[in-house]
Amino acid sequence: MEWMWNYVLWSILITLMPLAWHLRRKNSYRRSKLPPGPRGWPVIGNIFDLGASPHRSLAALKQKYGPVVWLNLGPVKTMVILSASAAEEFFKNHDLSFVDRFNNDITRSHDYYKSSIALGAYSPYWRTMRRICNKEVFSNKRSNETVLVKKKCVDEMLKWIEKEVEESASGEIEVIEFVFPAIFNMIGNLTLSRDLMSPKSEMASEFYTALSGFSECVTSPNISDLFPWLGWLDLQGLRARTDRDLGKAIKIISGFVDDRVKQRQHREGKATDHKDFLDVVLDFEGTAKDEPEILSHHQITIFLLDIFVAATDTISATIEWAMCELLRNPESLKKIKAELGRVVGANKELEESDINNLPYLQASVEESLRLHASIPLLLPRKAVQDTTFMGYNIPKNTQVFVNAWAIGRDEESWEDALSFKPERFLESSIGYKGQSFKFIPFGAGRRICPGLPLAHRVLPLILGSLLHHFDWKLCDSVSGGIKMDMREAMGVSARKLVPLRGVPKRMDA
Ligand code: HEM
Repeated sequence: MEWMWNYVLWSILITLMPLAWHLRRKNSYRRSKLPPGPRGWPVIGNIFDLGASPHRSLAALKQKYGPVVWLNLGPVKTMVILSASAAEEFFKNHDLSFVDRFNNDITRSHDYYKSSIALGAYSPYWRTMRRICNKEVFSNKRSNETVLVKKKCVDEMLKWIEKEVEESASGEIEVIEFVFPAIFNMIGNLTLSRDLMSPKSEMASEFYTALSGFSECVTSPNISDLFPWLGWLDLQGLRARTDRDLGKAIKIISGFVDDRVKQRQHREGKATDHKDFLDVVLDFEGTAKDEPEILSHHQITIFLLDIFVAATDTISATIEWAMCELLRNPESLKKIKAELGRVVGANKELEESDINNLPYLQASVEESLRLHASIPLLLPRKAVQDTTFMGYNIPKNTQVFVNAWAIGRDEESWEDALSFKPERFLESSIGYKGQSFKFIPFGAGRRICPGLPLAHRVLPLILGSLLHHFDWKLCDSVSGGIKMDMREAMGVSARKLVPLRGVPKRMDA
């Protein structure tokens, strides 16, 4: 009998030894070297260190703790990158180790994150969607085919502004009130071949309301993320609101998808001369090996929602900041207007094909993005595995913020960093396409913004059209000596807290 007990004992020991070794290793990895950071409170950790504008509060930590900072946000381990050289190390040498997205309670509503490009894990499905984006949706060919659609939306915006100025006594307008619906319609036309809103009257359209409700919840601090075991109580009601608003947005887009499927059945395979983003994803046929055979109705719906959420706020916020900087910097404004006059001509409208010949306009867009990255902390990444980064041991599942806003304003990278000087981009090879790590408003690495080629064309088109069609002045209240409020309101993107008001006057009036 004794031999049998020995046998059992040894078997247990041999089985448990690797497990004990693994656990010990795991724990020592956890305890081992983390980046420096402020001491937090018990349980809630560093939540209060974020403040109302996390990109600003986190930027301020660099002076004391250096370019890589560690925080505990409740139970969420968080690393923050604050310099160009740390960002370069992150994107060049560790992109794959941090390639997943960090999701919260809200993004799990309606299983959004499972079909979302922006929030989904690095998976064969995500790679398929990125391939479709790069090759089909945002290709040069598609951009060239959609020149007229984009121009139509810009022309409408100019007309709305003219009408508003005619009808108002002061001649003042709130810039974003006209730019936002124009972009919303542009995305509506590119994705679904339809207008979805006009300023004032339909600003509160059902789809817009549902989508902005979802966007608001996604970016609100949520007790359910801090204390997941309280999630079922939904103490702030955010999950219930998201279930309702996102559900409504899904229903509306899903109805558009159904309509299109029916239209296509009527056409019986006959091609149309115009393909929008919805056609592209409906046409998709995969190999079923490392990609799906077709995309499901839900996946297509979430893809379209992703595009609306990612594109509309970012582009409109960027235009508003650029207008704001140019109106505060009359010398730069004068140079753009002179360039537009020279290249486009006095009585002609700006065309997309003019953009390559307008370097100062492009440099002004770049300078504006440098100072006002519309997604200041990029979209949070997540460590896929335990990783050694710049000598620190970063545990699996750590959330990572890359502070593109702080990096764009860092005196170590930029001379006279806080001044608006488009000239700095004129003779420089620095660009926002993910190779210059001191300038990453669109991110970098595998998860760089796929909409960059569209934004690259649309931003100068809208900004240049506003400036070429009208002469702009700041409202008396601002130009009369009151300093312009440059604080941000945090949402999907960081837009101006106090909306920019200006006085446009038609150039030929
Ligand atoms: C001013 C305009 C824009 C800015 C500043 C911007 C910025 C960004 C940033 C910073 C990210 C995260 C990148 C990262 O994590 O490294 C991102 C991701 C994304 N953007 Fe944009 N974006 C803009 C316009 C657009 C447009 C026009 C579209 C589509 C029509 C778009 C679609 C997306 C999507 C789908 C993602 C998620 C990518 C992924 O996780 O794989 N964006 N964008």
